[in-house]
Amino acid sequence: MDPTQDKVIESLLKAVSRTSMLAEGSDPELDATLQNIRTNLSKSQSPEVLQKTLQTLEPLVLRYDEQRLARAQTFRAQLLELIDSIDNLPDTQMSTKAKKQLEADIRKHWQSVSSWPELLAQSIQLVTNTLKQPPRDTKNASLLGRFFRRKSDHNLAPKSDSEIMSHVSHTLAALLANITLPDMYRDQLMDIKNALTGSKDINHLPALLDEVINLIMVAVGKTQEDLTLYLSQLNEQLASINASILANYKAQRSMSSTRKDLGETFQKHVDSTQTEVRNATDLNDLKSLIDERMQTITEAMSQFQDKMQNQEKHAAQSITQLKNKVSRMEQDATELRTNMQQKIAQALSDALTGLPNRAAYQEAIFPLLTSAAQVKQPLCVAVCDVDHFKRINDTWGHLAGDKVLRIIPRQMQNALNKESLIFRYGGEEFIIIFPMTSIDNAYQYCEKVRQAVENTPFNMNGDPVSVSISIGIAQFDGKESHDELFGRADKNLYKAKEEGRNKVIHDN
Ligand SMILES: Nc1nc2c(ncn2[C@@H]2O[C@H](COP(=O)(O)OP(=O)(O)OP(=O)(O)O)[C@@H](O)[C@H]2O)c(=O)[nH]1
Repeated sequence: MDPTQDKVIESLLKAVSRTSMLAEGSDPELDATLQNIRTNLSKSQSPEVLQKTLQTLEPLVLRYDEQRLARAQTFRAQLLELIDSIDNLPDTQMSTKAKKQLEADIRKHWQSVSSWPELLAQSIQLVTNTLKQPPRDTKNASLLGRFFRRKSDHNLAPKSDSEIMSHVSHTLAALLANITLPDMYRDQLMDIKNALTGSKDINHLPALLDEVINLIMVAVGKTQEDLTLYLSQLNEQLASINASILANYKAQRSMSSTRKDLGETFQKHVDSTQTEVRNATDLNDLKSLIDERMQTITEAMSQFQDKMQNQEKHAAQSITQLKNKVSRMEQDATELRTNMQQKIAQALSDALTGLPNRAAYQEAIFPLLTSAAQVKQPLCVAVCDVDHFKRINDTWGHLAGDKVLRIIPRQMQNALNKESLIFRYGGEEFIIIFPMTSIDNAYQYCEKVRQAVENTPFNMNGDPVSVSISIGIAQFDGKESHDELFGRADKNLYKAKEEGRNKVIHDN
C-alpha cells in the first residue's frame, strides 16, 4: 500500500482508539465493546474486523438511550409527586402560578438529564417558599408540623421530626435511586442517606438537599448528556470512517488491476508483433506493421495514464476526506475532554471553602497509597474536626459558623508545606494527606495547624471567640487498606476529643 495512505490509516486508527476511551464508564457492556474495539485495532487493521466490531456498538448505544429515557420518566413522576404532596398539605398556599410554571418546565425539560438539577432546585425552591408562607388559619403550627399534616388531617397532632425526616428521606432516596452513580460516590450517597434518616434538625435539610442536587449534577448532569450525544456521534463517525477505509482498499485493488491490464495488453501486442515480424517478407509491410503497433501501444499508454490519473485523483480526494474526518474527531475529543475536565473540577471542589471536597479526596488518596507502597515511602493521613462547632452555630448562627469554616483552611494552608493536601471532607471535618512524610513530621505540621487555629482571633458580632480543632493522625503501613488507615486516624481523633479537645494524637 502507498506509504501516505498507510500513515493516514494508522493515525485514523489511533484517533478511533483514543476517542473510544472517552466514552468509557457509562455502561459496563458498552465498556466491554469499546475495549474490544481497542484490542482489535491494536491487533489487526483489517477493515472487515473493524466493521464487525463497530456493528456491535450500535445496539448498545441505543440500549443506553432507552435506559436513560426510563430513568427520566421515573424522575419526572417523583418530582411531580413531591410538588403535589406539598401542595396538598394543610395550611399551605402554594403559588398556583409558580406551580404551573414549574410543571410546564418539567414537561418541557424532563428528558434532558442536564436539566434535572435545575428542575430539582426549582422544586425545592417552590417547596421552601410554600412552607415559609404564614399559615392560613393555624398561626402556631410549626413549619415542620405544616409540612407533614395533610389538608384533611386538620385536627391531628403534628408529626414528629423523625417522621418528617423519614418522609423527606424517602422522597429523596427515591429520586437518588433513579440516577446511576459511579462507584466512587457510593460512600457519599450512603452518608447523605444516613444523614437524612439520622438527623432530626430541620436546619440540616437545606444543606442536605444541596448535597443531593450536587450529587445529581455531578453524577448524571451535563457530562453524561455530553457523553451520550458524543457516543452517537462517535458511532456515526466510526461507521463513515470505516466506509472510507473500505473504499480506499477497493481503490487500491482497482489501481493494481489497471496496471495488470496494461501489462497484459503490452504483452499481447509484443507477442503478436514478434510473430508478425518473424513472418514478414517485405520491408515496407514491416515498417507499416511497426507503425501500426506503435500507434496501438501509444493509445494504450495514454488510456492507461488517463485511468491512473483519475484513480489517483480519486484516492487523493478520499485521503483528504479521511484526514478531515480524523481532525474533526480529534477536535471533538479535545472539546469534550475540556468540557469534562471543567465539570470534574466543579464536582471536585467544595463551594463554601473552595477546597477540594470528599470526592476529590477519594480520587487522590488511592493512587497515592499505591505509589507509597510501591516506592516504600511514608504517607500520613490526618483527620481534623472543629471543636464544639455546634455551639458556634447555636450561639452565633450558621453564617458565623460558615465564616469559621472558611477561615480555618487558610490558617491550615499557612501552617503546612506545599506538598500537603487539604480537603473538606464534610461538615466541620477536614482531611490532610501528607505524602512522603513520616509520622513525626506530620505530627509537627499538625501541631502547627492546631496552634494556628487556636491563636486565630475569630470575631463574632464584635465578640472575640476562640476556636480550636482536634486532630488524629495515622501513618500508612504499606499494606493496610484505606479504610483501615482512615479508621486508625479517626480513632486518634476520637481520643483527642475524649482527652479534652484542642489536641493532636497519633499512633505510637
Ligand atoms: N455553619 C455550618 N454548620 C455546619 C455545616 N456542616 C455541618 N455543620 C454543623 O456542624 C455541627 C457539628 O456538630 P457535632 O457533630 O455535634 O460536633 P461538634 O459540636 O463540633 O462537637 P465535637 O466534634 O464533639 O467537638 C452540626 O451542628 C452541623 O449542623 C456547614 O456547612 N456550615
